[in-house]
Amino acid sequence: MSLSVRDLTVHYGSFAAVKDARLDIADGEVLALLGPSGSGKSTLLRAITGLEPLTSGTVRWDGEDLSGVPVHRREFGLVFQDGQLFPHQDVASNIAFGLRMHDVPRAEHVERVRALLDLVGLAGYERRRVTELSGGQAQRVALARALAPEPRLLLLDEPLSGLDAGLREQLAIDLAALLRRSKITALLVTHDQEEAFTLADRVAVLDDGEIRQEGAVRRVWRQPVDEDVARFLGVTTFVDGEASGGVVRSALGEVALPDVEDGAVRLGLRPHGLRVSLDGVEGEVTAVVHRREHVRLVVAIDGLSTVDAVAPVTADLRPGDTVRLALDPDGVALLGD
Ligand SMILES: Nc1ncnc2c1ncn2[C@@H]1O[C@H](COP(=O)(O)OP(=O)(O)OP(=O)(O)O)[C@@H](O)[C@H]1O
Repeated sequence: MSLSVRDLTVHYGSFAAVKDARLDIADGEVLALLGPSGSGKSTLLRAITGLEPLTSGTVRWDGEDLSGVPVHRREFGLVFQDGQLFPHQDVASNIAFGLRMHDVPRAEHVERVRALLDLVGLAGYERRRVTELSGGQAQRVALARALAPEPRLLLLDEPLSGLDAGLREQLAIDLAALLRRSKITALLVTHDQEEAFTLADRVAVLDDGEIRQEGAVRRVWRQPVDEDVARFLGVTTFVDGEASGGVVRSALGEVALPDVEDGAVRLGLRPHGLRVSLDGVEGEVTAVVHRREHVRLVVAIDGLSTVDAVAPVTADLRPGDTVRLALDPDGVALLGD
């Protein structure tokens, strides 16, 4: 039970929106397509579903070429940004639509709808009108409808991006638990790193129609292949270093990194990779921004222009103050393969 995509290219006129994409999703695995706006994520997802014609390449399920198989026969479930529910039907009828489309006997509908509502955390919502649901509830119903016919692959295109931040975070956590519990094979499109990392086992980073890196979530996060991918994944400062015995020495100090091989390395630092501390390299604060969980700083360091760093929310720092910064391995990525 697996999806395999090879050399998939989609042109709009002479413009190549997706170029030679190669992807595999194994049984029960969740893969996130992560990339900036316009990078080709939705086009690739639509091409896999059969909604977008391929210019070249293949989409296979368990080895079977799907090129002649129409969208509704692929046994894929789809969830889009705005759930696209039927506004004149209640919650149960919206979910049962998926069952009717797949010839599930009517006698089984009530029980199946109940089980699906349970699964998405909306037990008892059968008779609610969909126009009376909150955005988050509506997306849960859309998810239940997509899951109703037990699709072999679930495709989610920015399923949470229409929701406000707090709800989005909660629903991402719920959705991750649901996907794991039901062992669903899924492809998720998102431009939000946090969401990709919460939900997926593996990520494929797309830029300009090309898959730039693909791998286990933790690996891609800790070891981006190049500076472009690293920047997209939140790295703001780069510094060269020398590794020896699991410790990297750089102009910004020392940091212990597991599995680092001896020799020259390039580090990519996210803002929390540099923290205000009692000792470390000295610099002058040039900007201070208060965030929910920390204070973000821009610090000028002699010979290194400026770097981003963080301080605790309780730190009373102002532009012009002198601080010392130490590397925090949690915010340090190692560039290259
Ligand atoms: N129907 C179309 N005709 C022509 N160009 C298109 C069409 N659909 C998408 N494109 C172009 O293809 C490129 C990829 O678009 P796509 O929607 O796949 O990107 P995306 O990564 O999903 O972006 P977003 O996150 O903004 O939805 C963009 O440059 C877009 O303008």
